[in-house]
Amino acid sequence: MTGRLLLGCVADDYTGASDLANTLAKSGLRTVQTIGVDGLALAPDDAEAIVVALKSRSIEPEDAVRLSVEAWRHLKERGARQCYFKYCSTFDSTERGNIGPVTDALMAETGATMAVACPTFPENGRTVYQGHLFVWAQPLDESPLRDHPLNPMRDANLVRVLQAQSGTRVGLVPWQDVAAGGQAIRARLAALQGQGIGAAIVDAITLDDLTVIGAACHDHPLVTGASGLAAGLAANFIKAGAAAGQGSTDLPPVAGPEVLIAGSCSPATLAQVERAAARYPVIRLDVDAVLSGRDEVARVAAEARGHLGERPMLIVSSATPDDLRRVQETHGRDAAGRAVEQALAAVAAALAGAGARRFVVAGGETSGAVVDALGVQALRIGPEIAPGVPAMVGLGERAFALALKSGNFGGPDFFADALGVMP
Ligand SMILES: Nc1ncnc2c1ncn2[C@@H]1O[C@H](COP(=O)(O)OP(=O)(O)OP(=O)(O)O)[C@@H](O)[C@H]1O
Ligand SMILES: O=C(O)[C@@H](O)C(=O)CO
Repeated sequence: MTGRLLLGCVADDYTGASDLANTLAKSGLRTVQTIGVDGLALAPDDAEAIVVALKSRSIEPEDAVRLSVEAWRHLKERGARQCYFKYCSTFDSTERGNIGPVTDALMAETGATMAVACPTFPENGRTVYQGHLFVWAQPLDESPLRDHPLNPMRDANLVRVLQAQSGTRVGLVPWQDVAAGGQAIRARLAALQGQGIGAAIVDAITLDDLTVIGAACHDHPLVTGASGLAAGLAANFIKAGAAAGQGSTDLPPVAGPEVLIAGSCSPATLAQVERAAARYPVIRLDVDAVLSGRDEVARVAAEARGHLGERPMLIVSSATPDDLRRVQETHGRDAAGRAVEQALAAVAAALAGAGARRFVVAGGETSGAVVDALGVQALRIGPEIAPGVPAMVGLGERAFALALKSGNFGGPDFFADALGVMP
């Protein structure tokens, strides 16, 4: 089938997908986010960009490759002209991947001979200089990402990080080339290719840098990065007349009780939870109870039901780094994380069953679990709540209003901000 599809995107988590969809919609492309490939059936024929959200960031590399290639094949079949692989602006990876293995596989699928990799997201303080990723003023390995619950990032040198997980040789396009403009970037990429290098971390500090890099990649079958670089690709399509630049971020209104959920343990979310606790009732998931098999879901859902429809309530599992360490040492990092996500998701499903229709969720993995439990398959993209976070409404039978926030995103009043912007 061929439609209006220009950019086919594969994202390695759900909030990252929303972040990318937000950028593309703001940049003027008619954009839809689907949850896996099953949601593609709900994407309208006139979509110019589709972002397929996977949960492939911290799974086994073989599974991440299989899911990503499958997603891209579906997008290509719908007519996508260019492939975008979206990962985290803090380059979240496990020791074996999955940014490298998925990039290698998508290169083979798309026939790309050079994969540009650029996680820069200036509005959220992520910049890359001489291949080193900074989170605001801190190198990645000195930032809070050092203690991420699932993907602790202990090296800021992205050439080294990507090389350790890639079959392709990895090089660098330094900022001096980016500052010199598109021709210099293309010349450096050609020179790297001449040395047998197939993937390149590209430095970028500002939105202007990203625009220049995006323009230089207009004919690349595959581009990889966080959401920032994709704006340049949208601009290419609009400039070439392939897209009209008339995407809309209007959403239909969704009435119904509101539920706020925080499963992220990032400093930004911890501060947002503290601020929200002054406005909304807070219900804390007892993580030890969840992990010892007690029916914590029923307890939390019952308490939350008492507020449903009267006022939003905040359901929280988030813990400080010390508490998190204790739980993880006792129960194992992955097992604890999955159990907590599933418990929060089960509470969300129970509340949806009781009538809740508007959900704000903090944390990528947590959002993934909640969206799956709600049965949402595709999302229409609305106005921006904070950089990287749009308001959204589910397409299909149950039109939930949703805001899915990456752990570190949003201002101190994010939960109230989200409820104010959601339709
Ligand atoms: N108290 C807790 N003890 C152990 N694990 C927890 C606890 N609270 C949350 N978690 C787990 O920590 C992980 C947080 O990941 P999540 O992706 O939701 O947030 P994040 O990493 O901050 O966000 P992002 O990936 O968008 O940056 C989840 O697996 C969640 O279940
Ligand atoms: O790029 C980002 O930082 C986010 O979209 C994300 O993926 C965080 O999990």
